[in-house]
Amino acid sequence: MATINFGGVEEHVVTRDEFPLDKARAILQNETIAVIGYGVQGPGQALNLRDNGFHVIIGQRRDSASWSKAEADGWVEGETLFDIEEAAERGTIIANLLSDAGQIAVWPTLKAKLTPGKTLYFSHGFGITFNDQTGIVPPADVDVVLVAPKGSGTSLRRLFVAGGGLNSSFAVYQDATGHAYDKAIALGIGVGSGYLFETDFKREVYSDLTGERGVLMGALAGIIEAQYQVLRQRGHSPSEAFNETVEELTQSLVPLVGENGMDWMFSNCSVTAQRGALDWKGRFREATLPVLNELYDSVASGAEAARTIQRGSTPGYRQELEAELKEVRDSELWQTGATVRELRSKATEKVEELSAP
Ligand SMILES: NC(=O)c1ccc[n+]([C@@H]2O[C@H](COP(=O)([O-])OP(=O)(O)OC[C@H]3O[C@@H](n4cnc5c(N)ncnc54)[C@H](O)[C@@H]3O)[C@@H](O)[C@H]2O)c1
Ligand SMILES: CC(C)(O)[C@@H](O)C(=O)O
Ligand SMILES: [Mg+2]
Ligand SMILES: [Mg+2]
Repeated sequence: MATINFGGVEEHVVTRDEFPLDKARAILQNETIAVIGYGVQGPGQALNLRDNGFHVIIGQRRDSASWSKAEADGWVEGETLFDIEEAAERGTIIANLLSDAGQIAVWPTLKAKLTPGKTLYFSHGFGITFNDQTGIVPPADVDVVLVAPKGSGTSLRRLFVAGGGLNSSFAVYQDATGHAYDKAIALGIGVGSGYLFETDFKREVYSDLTGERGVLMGALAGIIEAQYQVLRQRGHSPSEAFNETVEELTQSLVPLVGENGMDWMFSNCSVTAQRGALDWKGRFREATLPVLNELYDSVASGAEAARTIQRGSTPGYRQELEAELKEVRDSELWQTGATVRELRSKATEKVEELSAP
């Protein structure tokens, strides 16, 4: 394992150089990986594993949209596509990629198939960390491991197809066979990870729930709505408010921050923007710190898990969720976004036309 210095703190990281795909294949050569659930992570991980030469089967509810999606992706009923119970029976590694609420409902079925020496795999520490609420307590004679890609299953697949890899964290919760550690890393390499960062189940779920509720999605969506509202209320047009809040953020600045860091970004905008942004950064930090601390407390107390489970198991929740998402989609802000995206693709077509021989 490589030791890498992150801003003065040393951490252990697994790289593909020291743990190549051939080594991963050798470790898992006698294993059948049953990917249970074919939602967002399921397809990304299963297709990458298959293309990397591992023996993979899918377990999914019949007569569901995800079953049809699996068939469209080339999984064949009775050969590589089964109902959940049969896939779990056939699999020696059971990759539990159901939704976190779905994992609770299906746990008794999976538990019955976890015979000694099998491996139970997760991509989130949720089910195990909050097992007082989920009831997911694995038998003592199976390995329990985690590989959590730090991004959407869609990005995991896209990056793999493009020849890259998404960073993941990995952890071992239970090592019954003495090989759990190697299996976890081999699975991490197999699903298409770039670098693998070691963690434990609790730290993975605490940071993941905080991140997605915070900066990655909740805070991002909230601050975008707030700035758009202010600009609109002060007389700016929808396109101006949108371009100055979202379009420039996603199309220009955030990709540059990703490439070069925030310090570079500050030094590569006008001195006017630089002075103002540095002055206001502290105000935003102080304003959001109490909210982020409240969020972390809510994660650590199990309240976020309880709400996820309670909402996910309420009858009619899917329809309520769809109505909530429709409200976001139909808002002036995101309708403006749809139009701006259309213009963006027309502009790209124009450039392609002009550069065609
Ligand atoms: N979405 C992501 O990109 C992402 C990223 C990192 C980690 N994860 C983790 O990966 C796991 C899977 O997440 P996902 O977003 O792919 O899940 P998802 O919400 O897309 O659901 C996955 C599958 O679960 C099935 N399912 C749901 N409830 C069920 C039930 N009661 N019975 C049977 N099947 C049921 C659905 O049909 C679907 O095929 C979760 O632990 C999640 O936290 C997800
Ligand atoms: C893709 C995310 C937000 O990183 C993941 O954590 C999820 O739950 O979907
Ligand atoms: Mg998450
Ligand atoms: Mg995440």
